Amino acid sequence: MHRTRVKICGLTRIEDVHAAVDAGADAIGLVFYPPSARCVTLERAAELVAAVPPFVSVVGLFVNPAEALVREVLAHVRLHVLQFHGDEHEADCARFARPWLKAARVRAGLDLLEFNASHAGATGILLDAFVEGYGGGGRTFDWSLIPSGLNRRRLILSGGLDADNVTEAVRRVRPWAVDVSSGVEVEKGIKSAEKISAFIAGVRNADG
Ligand SMILES: O=C(O)c1ccccc1N[C@@H]1O[C@H](COP(=O)(O)O)[C@@H](O)[C@H]1O
Repeated sequence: MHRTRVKICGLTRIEDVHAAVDAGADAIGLVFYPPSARCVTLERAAELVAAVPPFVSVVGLFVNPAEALVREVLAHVRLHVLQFHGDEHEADCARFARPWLKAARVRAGLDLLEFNASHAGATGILLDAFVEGYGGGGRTFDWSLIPSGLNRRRLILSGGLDADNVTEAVRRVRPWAVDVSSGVEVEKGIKSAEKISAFIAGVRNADG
């Protein structure tokens, strides 16, 4: 039985870090994209990371960042993995000596096999719905656009997932992991412990 990994993204409060790890999250995500309402300062990020226990990964999310921004964050915040959610090329993502994920903003016409091949150095490809403003919009996409030839061990499904749809999503797509932000929130950047628990229960339901 495959245990689908779970990342809870866009945390801004210590109590939400506790809620995510207590519910069984494998990873938490911190947003370093200033236009996002979920963006955290370096100081807040370091406080949140200090609340993360062993064997839970911390992922830093960036959108078309200047190299200096990523280096500054890495100098202050213990990130295990980088997530690039903009229009970055492989070389932009690969220069920080950290495992990295590349988000594909999925819509009809995007060749996901070609996208995957052009980011071969990524640890994983994260599929999100195409939205204006790059992501975190709580919008699903048509999961039938995911080609069967895409290696499921590299696949992280996101985009509008919540406790109501994640069981069906995992059953249909069989990704390695799922990632959620809006679907476990009461407002942007403010998570709900109940929604996080219900979300992870929904994932486990699909795992069987
Ligand atoms: O969370 C954000 O504010 C954000 C900003 C810019 C790019 C991506 C962002 N979040 C990521 O978007 C996907 C989908 O999120 P949602 O569950 O639909 O809200 C997820 O990977 C977030 O980490």
